[in-house]
Amino acid sequence: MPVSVLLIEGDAQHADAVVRALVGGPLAWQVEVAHSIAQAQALLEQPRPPFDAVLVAHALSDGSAFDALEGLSGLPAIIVLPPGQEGAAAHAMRRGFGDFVLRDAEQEYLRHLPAQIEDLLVRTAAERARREVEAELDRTSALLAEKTRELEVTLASVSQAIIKVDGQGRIRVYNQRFLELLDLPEALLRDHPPLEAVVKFQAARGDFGPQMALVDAVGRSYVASECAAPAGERPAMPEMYLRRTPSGRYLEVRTRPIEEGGHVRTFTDVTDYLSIQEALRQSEARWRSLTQLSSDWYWEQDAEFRFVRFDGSPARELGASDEELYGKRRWELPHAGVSQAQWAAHRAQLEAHEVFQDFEMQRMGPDGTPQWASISGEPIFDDQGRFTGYRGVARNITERKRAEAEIARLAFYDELTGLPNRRLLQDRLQQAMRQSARDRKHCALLFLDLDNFKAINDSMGHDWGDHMLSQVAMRLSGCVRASDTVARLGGDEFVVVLQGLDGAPERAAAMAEVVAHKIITALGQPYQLGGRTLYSTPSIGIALFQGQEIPVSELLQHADLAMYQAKSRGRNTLCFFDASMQAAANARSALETDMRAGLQRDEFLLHYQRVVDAQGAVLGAEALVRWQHPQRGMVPPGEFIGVAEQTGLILPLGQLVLRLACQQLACWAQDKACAHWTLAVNVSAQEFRHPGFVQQVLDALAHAQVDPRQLKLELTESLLLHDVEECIAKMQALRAKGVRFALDDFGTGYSSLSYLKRLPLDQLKIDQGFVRDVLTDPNDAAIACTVIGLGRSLGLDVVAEGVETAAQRTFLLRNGCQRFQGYLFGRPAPAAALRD
Ligand SMILES: Nc1nc2c(ncn2[C@@H]2O[C@@H]3COP(=O)(O)O[C@H]4[C@@H](O)[C@H](n5cnc6c(=O)[nH]c(N)nc65)O[C@@H]4COP(=O)(O)O[C@H]3[C@H]2O)c(=O)[nH]1
Repeated sequence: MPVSVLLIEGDAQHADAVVRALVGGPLAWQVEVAHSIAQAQALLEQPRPPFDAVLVAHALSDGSAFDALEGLSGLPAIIVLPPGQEGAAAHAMRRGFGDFVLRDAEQEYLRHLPAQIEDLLVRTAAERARREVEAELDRTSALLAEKTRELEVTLASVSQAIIKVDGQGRIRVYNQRFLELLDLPEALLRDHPPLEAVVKFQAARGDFGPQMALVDAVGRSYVASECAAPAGERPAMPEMYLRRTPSGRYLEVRTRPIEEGGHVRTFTDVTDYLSIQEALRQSEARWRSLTQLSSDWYWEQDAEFRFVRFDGSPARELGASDEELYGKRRWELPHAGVSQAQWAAHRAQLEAHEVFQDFEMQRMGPDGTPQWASISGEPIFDDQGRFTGYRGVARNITERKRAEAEIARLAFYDELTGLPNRRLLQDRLQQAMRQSARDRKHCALLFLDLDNFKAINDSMGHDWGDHMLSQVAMRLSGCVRASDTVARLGGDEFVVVLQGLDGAPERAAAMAEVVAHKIITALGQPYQLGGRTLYSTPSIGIALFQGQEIPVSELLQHADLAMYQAKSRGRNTLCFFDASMQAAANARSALETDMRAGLQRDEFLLHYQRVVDAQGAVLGAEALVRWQHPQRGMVPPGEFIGVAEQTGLILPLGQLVLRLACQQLACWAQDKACAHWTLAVNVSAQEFRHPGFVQQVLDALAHAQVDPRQLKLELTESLLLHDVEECIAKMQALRAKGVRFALDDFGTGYSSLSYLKRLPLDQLKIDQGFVRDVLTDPNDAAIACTVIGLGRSLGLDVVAEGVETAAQRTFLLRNGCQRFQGYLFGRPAPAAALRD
């Protein structure tokens, strides 16, 4: 490349001379001439390759060489000084000119000018290179200083203690934390001490404990060797070991060799981490022993709801091995007891990542029996809130389920027969009512009661009674469809609900009647109980219904009324409920209320009907209760005794009668003419069976101070049929005090002679039904005669009741009857009338 020179010279001649001197030389020079500073500036601003050097005259038309130098932008320049201006040369060098030449008169200096310019260029290049190196050096040192600062800041800010040990074993770098954590004096670290010196200092101070006890097994021999053995004989440096400081903190010491020799060692305070880890370990151990000891178990699922963990005893509880459980979803394991809808709801909860509580399902237990489990779970989310699965607990609730089922069974089913009880029946009736309203069909409620169950129960004992009820339940269930309901209300009362009968009431009634007859036939079959063959019959009341027009309680009442109607029609039959029954029931209910009030108001009194002997002499009387009703007048017992018996009012009424009768006897006792009269009092079954009956009679007698022998209690045959032994015991207890007994209505019942013999009776009464037709009906006459004969052979008095005519009296007298009672001798009337 040619050397390019800018010559700034106002003297054109001199300029030419310079150009010639340079261009004519052996080197390829290019010289541009500017005659003023302005021209030089213009040249410099032109787009062209830069000048290598500048030659500038000392003085120019528009300024000095120094002015020109201002605009030369650091180009190497030589100032051409006129002769005698050597003084200016020093000034020029100070102002930054690279060199100067002194013109001489002979222009001799031009010969040396090229070499001088080349020398300047070489010097300038060298200077530039030096400056660049210096600048690079400055940059590098600044960078290094910055990096060092950064490193120092970093080292100071980390929580770990760090040291760097060089190949000679000297500590070259350490941070403040190193001093703090190891509790070392800063002076110890000054002047890059050998690591060995620091370790020895620590050992002397007791930092590692006696026999390095504070250093773990991994680091113990190495740390010991750091204090004692020369570097070459030390065991391999462990990458990591733990040690405890005398103040009780744990340090994790990690050492990493570095390539150029030496190593970097870090000390991390892991005390908190270790204590958290220990707490975690203990908590985990507690959790494990809890889950092992408890029958509950813990489970976890992944985000796809597959089991990934079990703690506790699912295998023991469910009889499934881990392999069978892991990786499966809940619904993929064998299960039962959960409907499709329940599974769908459960899965929807899982998909929605919701917490769920007490999801109950069945699994097979180890012995193949179904086991109930109750499961609760909650979703798991990671730090970013992403769903990662579920965890929860499960519990074997089989025992609880069994207990619940048992409670439900006891609550809704009759324990003896397993049939629905009254509670469940009510529920079924509601359902039947709703269903019949929808399908417009009729249903029938059959209320049935066993006609002679009480007698069987009493005579055979309760266990056999229970057997019989179980058989009745089975027979009943066999008579109806599975969709019908058979329930036991208690005792010997059963209810059958027939559903889906015809829409037309007449046809529905006919269908119900068919089933009722089937039941009558089935229950009428003999029962084998305790080696005996027994018979029983039902009475059935039927109430048809459709929809929910009447409440369940009322419907049951209707069927109950019909059942009583069936009973009163002679038992072993059926009866449909109709409105008149309800009217009668209502009337009965009103009568009951009225009677209660009547008892309160002392409206009941006794009338007496005389009993006479063959000569017509009064032997005594029968007390017959009357109700002196404020509106209805004198009400006969036929109109209220039945209701009194059904409602239990017979008990207070009976006591009243006894009291009045005893008072009457006491009254007669005052009068010689009638002091010997006996008084017969009717006793109903309920009164007689009352546990306090014997005492009540004795109390009434004692209270009135009456001779018990003058009181005669009239019992009916049907009353004595139940629990014969107890009847006899009660009769004997009273008879022992003198009270006498008459058997009323004899001949109307089953008249079992075998027990008649055993009863402590005094008198038989021929029922007025036989007496009425004794002259016209040979059967009645035969019965009347038989009763008279029986009385005689048993040594009992016989009284003929309801004797209205003299012919009846004559017939009876002729056949041996000595006592009479009836309108022929006097109607029942107040006591005063008896004397007439
Ligand atoms: N046709 C007709 N009837 C006659 C004749 N002689 C008497 N009688 C009626 O026959 C009934 C006899 O009483 P019973 O058979 O014990 O039948 C009694 C008895 O079973 C019951 N009864 C009456 N008083 C009491 C009582 O204090 N306690 C209990 N438990 N029942 C009573 O009420 C029933 C009816 O009593 P009463 O209406 O007083 O009816 C009485 C009496 O008035 C007659 O010649 N012809």
